[in-house]
Amino acid sequence: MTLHTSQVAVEIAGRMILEQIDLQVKPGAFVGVIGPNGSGKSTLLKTIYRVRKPDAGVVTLDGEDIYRLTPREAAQRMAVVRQESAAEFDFSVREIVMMGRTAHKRLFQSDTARDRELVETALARTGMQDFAERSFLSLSGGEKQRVMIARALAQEARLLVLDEPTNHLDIRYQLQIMEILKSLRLTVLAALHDLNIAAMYCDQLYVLCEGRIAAAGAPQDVLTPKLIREVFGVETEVFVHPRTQKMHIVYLAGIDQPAKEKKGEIPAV
Ligand SMILES: Nc1ncnc2c1ncn2[C@@H]1O[C@H](COP(=O)(O)OP(=O)(O)OP(=O)(O)O)[C@@H](O)[C@H]1O
Repeated sequence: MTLHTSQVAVEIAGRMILEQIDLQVKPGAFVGVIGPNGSGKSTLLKTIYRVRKPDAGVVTLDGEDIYRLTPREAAQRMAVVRQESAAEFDFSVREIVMMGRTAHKRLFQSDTARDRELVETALARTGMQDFAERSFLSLSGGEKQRVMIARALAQEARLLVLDEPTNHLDIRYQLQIMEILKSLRLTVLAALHDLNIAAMYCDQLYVLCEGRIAAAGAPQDVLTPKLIREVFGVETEVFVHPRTQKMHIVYLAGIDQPAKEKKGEIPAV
C-alpha cells in the first residue's frame, strides 16, 4: 500500500496551515512526521484520514484519490489512531476493539469466530486482555490509547495512520507500542513528538516547520544538530549509541556548551 500526497495545501481562516506537501510512504515503510507544536502535523494527518479535504493537491492510496473511496473502502485500507479517543457511550474495551472489525462486515452481520480471535490477539498484543470487560470511559489516558491501537490492529488495514500514538504512555508502553507497530510490518505513518523514538523506529522522517516540509529522509540524515536547532530551537548532540547502534539525541538545555567543550567536559561528536 503506497500513500502519496502531492502538493497538498490547507488554508484555515485565511492562513496557510500546510503548503506544498509532497510525501510518500512506500509499502512496509515506517514513516514519521515530526515538527514543533502547531507546525501542521495533525492537520496533515487529517487530510490523509479524510477529515480535512485539502484545499489544493491530492492524497492517493495506491494511485486512487482517497476522497473517492467509500468510508468502508477507506477503512479496509487504512486504520487511524487519533490523539483524542472520543467515545461518547460507555462500551467495554472488548466492544471498542471489536468495532475495528466493522469495515469487514455486512450490516447487522454478527461477530464470527475469526473476528473474536483477531480481537483477542489485538488485546493481548497491547497488554489489554485483563481490561477486556472494563468500561472504556473508566480507563486512564494511556490505557485508552492502547485500546485504540488494539482496535486499529483488529481492523487489519495495511496502512496505519497514527497521531502521536505514544502520547499518554509511560516509557515501557511507549517502547512496547513502537515495537509492536514495527513488528507488524505494515505501512505506518505516525506523527511523533519524541525525536529519539522517531530516530529509533522510523525508516523515513518528514520534518514539518510552519506548514512546510523542512527536511525529509532517513533519521541519520535528517536529525542533525543544525536541523534540530533551526526547527526546534534546541541545542543537541547526536551520536550512535555503542550498544544499541541507534541514533541518540541528547538535549543540551542549560549547558553553556561552547565553554564546556573548551574545557573538554563534553566529548566532541
Ligand atoms: N480549525 C482550526 N481553526 C484555526 N486554526 C487551526 C485549526 N486547526 C488547526 N489550526 C492551526 O493550524 C496550525 C497547525 O495545527 P496542527 O494541530 O496541525 O499542528 P501540530 O503540528 O499537530 O501541533 P501539536 O504538536 O501541538 O499537536 C496551528 O497553528 C493551529 O492553531
